[in-house]
Parts: sequence; structure tokens; C-alpha cells
Amino acid sequence: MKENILTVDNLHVSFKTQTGKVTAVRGVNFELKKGETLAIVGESGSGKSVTAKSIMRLLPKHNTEISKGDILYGEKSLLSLSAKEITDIRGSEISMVFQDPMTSLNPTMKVGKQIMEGLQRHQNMTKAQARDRALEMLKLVGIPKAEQRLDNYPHQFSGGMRQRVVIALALACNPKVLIADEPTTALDVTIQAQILDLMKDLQQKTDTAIILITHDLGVVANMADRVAVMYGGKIVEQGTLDQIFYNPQHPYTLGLLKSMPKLNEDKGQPLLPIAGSPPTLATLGEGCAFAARCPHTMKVCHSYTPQDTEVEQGHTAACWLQDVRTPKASPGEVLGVN
Ligand SMILES: Nc1ncnc2c1ncn2[C@@H]1O[C@H](COP(=O)(O)OP(=O)(O)OP(=O)(O)O)[C@@H](O)[C@H]1O
Repeated sequence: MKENILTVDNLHVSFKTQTGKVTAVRGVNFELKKGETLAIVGESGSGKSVTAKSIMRLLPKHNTEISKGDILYGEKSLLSLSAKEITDIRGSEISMVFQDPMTSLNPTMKVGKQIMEGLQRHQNMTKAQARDRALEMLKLVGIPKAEQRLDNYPHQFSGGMRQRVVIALALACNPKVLIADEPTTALDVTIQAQILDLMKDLQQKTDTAIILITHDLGVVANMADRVAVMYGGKIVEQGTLDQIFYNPQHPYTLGLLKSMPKLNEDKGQPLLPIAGSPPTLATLGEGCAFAARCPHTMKVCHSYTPQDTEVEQGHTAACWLQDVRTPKASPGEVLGVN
């Protein structure tokens, strides 16, 4: 069994806003093992990015409150580290790649220098050593004429090449965890596939664990070992890629899978979007957040929040349909023929 390197335990994150308190993450639990890819998938606003930014401690201090839970990197609680300690971990042990490469790059600095800075700070490399490593990284991520490109500014790269530079920057210090938040969403489909292949290839070489945040199940199918499905600030289902794709148990996961376009199938068929809209986080109370949109909703779903139920080894779903206390009906009973 591979070693656990990151544990998110009962994480609750709220924001103070002008219209009141918004709880964006409401009890998230997951573990990340060395070298694996965990995809976090869900509709916009489900709390994926807030979860990721909590790990990196990148949420705005003035209005964020982490009211409960913990994030452990190995044995260390990331939430109790000082600003200096977390800065030391960020970029060296845990790195992040965002949808927009310019979030990570400084437009006024040559890319080589940006990669070198991290190496000199975190790995005590000399300038010459850092330059060699920066060059090696640009080559590794497939930037042509890497030697010359070290001295280019971010705007001199295309979108896809710029995201490669960001990946080089993120992986230069050999982090144990890479958090990639929609890393290819802004890129066209061919480039998207190249970047994902690159990430997979680098992961095999470095054994980095990846948290991949996406709303694209096609990307999940290509990349993930395990999948966490988020809805309304919670993980509603979690399991291996096969468990989630071939044996989904939560009605929301089923809805997501049904809305996924299939290659070579259903040509000309309209997609089946999930009816209704995501919940308003500010007013979410007790009960299942998906109840209002769920085709299988029961009375209990509106009043009590379902807990995680293990449906098979390593596969959990937070749905009253799976709860052991829910009476199971035979197909005959459902059809009214018994
Ligand atoms: N700094 C903040 N202040 C107030 N509310 C915030 C802040 N950051 C995020 N939120 C709210 O938290 C909720 C969850 O946002 P989050 O960005 O995690 O969603 P997401 O699942 O990543 O969606 P997307 O795919 O659109 O990025 C949203 O309702 C968002 O408006």
C-alpha cells in the first residue's frame, strides 16, 4: 500500500461577504497517496478551488474562516504553520498550476529567472546550478530551443507553451504534491491533450502525487486513479476511476456521467444536462444539497444530511439511498407487482 502524503480531514471553509456568511466547503475528507492522481470533479461553485487553495493557504485572510477540520502534509498540520513555514513548503513540496498561466508567472521577468528563483530559494542552488536545472526543466516540458527561451518573457510564448513553462516552474523543485486547477481548460483540445500527456509523463518520472481539479469527465477518465465528486461544498462520492465510472452510486455522479459526451456514440443526440441549478451556498441548511435536483429524492433527504456510506472497499457515497437504515425495495415492489 502506498504511503499517504496529504490528508484533508473534515475541512470547513467560510467567507464573510457583504450579504452574510457563505460556507463554501462543508466537511471535505480525502487522502492523497504518493504518486497517485486524485481528480476532484463537480460543477462550478461546488468548492473545488476553495479546497485546493486551502491546502496552499492561498485564500484571502481578511474574509476567510477555516472553522473546522485540518489539512495534514505527512504528520504536519498545514493550517497551523507560520506564514514563513508555509511559504517554504509552497513551490518546493506542494506546487500549484492554475487555469491561467499568468496567475503563476511574473510578466516582467524572464522565465528562466523565474524558475531559477525558486531553486535558489528552496534548494540553495548557486546561480549556475539553478540555470542548468531551469534549462533541463524547459527541455523536459518540451519547449523547443530551450536555451534561448530561458531569456524570453512570458508574453513571448503561446498559451500552450506558457502553461508548459508553468509546469516546469511548478515541478522544478521536485514537489511531492502538484495541485492542478483546471490546467488545460483555457487551451484548445490538441494542446490540452499534449499538456495532460506531459503531466502524466512527468508524474511517472518523479512520482509526484497530483490533485487534478476539473469539470471535464473526459480529462478525469484519461488522468485519474481515484475520483472525488463534489457538490455543494462536500464530496458526495469518492472511489477509484472504475468504481466511479462503472458503478456510480450517487444520483449526482450519475447525472454528471449522463451529461458527458461519448466518443463515437450518440452522434447528434442532445446531452442530458442535470435539471435545475447548483445550490445557493449562503442558504444551504440541513439535508442533502442535491435533494432539490435529485430524481430519487425521499422525505429524509430534505431534513437530514446523509453521511458517507462505504458501498464497496474504497468507494463511499453520501446518499440516503445507500444508507443501511434506508429500507431496500425489490424491483417487484417498485413496479407494484408484488
Ligand atoms: N474569496 C471569496 N470570497 C467569497 N466567496 C468566495 C471566495 N472564493 C470563493 N468563494 C465562493 O465559494 C464558492 C465555491 O467556489 P470555488 O471557486 O471553490 O468553486 P469551484 O468548484 O472551483 O468552481 P469553478 O469550477 O467555477 O472554479 C463559490 O460560491 C464562490 O463564489
